[in-house]
Amino acid sequence: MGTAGLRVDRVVHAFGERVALDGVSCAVPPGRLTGLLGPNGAGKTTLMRILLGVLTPDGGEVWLDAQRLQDVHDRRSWGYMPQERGLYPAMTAGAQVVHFGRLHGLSRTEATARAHALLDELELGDRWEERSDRLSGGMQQRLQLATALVHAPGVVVLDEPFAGLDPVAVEQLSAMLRQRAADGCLVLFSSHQLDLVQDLCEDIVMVDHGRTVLAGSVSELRAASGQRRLRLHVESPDRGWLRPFEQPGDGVRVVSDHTDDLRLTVPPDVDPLAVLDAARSSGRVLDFGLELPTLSELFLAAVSAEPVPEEVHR
Ligand SMILES: Nc1ncnc2c1ncn2[C@@H]1O[C@H](COP(=O)(O)OP(=O)(O)OP(=O)(O)O)[C@@H](O)[C@H]1O
Repeated sequence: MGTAGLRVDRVVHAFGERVALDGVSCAVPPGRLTGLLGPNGAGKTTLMRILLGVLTPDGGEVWLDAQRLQDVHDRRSWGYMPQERGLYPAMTAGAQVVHFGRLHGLSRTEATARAHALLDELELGDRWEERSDRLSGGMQQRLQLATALVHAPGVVVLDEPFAGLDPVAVEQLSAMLRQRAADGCLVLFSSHQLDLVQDLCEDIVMVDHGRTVLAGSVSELRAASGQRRLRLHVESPDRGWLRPFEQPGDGVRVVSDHTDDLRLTVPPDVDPLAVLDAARSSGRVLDFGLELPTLSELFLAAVSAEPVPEEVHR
């Protein structure tokens, strides 16, 4: 098993009768930011807990480089940010990060230096002396991230790190994580907000009902789907020109049609420029654009292609 990174191989886990993971497989390579995506209850947290050794899988294996993770008990070089906040409310922001650094074996001097660097990077430098329960929700989230990163972990697992952050903080955090990944760190984060993260990570693993439904590079998955969306800003309400493209089954499909704003999905075998030409033949086209499908659309297409169990039981 020589492949670098984390590899999850057909992992199964049940809580009593409820199957949370039903043979999920995926890879987290070093050097790239990987998003573990899926709707509520898909199994993301359960998989992360298995990676961290908090839960033991009922079946399947997890590998880190050439080592089977079930045989590894030492994850001191890992960083984990759980979905629930785990800060000491009365402790100041700076002391908190230093404390976690000390827990991971850093000297006080080293922990303090790293805590200052991280809080500056997360734009919390001026909050060093502030009690953590006096910080806003988004600030507490960033502080929690600092506690997970203070020991410069080689593997970083973050459960819903973007939930509750404003768009600027989302972009800052993703840039920071991308940089960690580029420096050789393994970075895996989860999110149920598919479209929020589609521009943030390079690779995704999409799970649903405990199974992998889509995995790979975001740009390749979006381009390879063959589905494109054509947006047309047309002057005329006439749609007669569209009829020849609307074949039952695989034809052009109207996503929305609001007076002058028309959105269509264009299947791989239809030339979007032919659709545009037809629109122009019936009146002025004031604006147009061709877009790739969103991750939500890819997810919906992937899950509609396979039968989805209502409630998975053993
Ligand atoms: N401790 C537990 N006991 C029983 N069932 C559990 C437990 N933890 C999770 N589950 C169940 O396992 C399934 C997967 O849950 P999990 O928390 O892994 O999903 P998730 O993808 O992280 O969801 P979310 O986006 O809502 O956080 C759900 O059906 C959930 O009810």
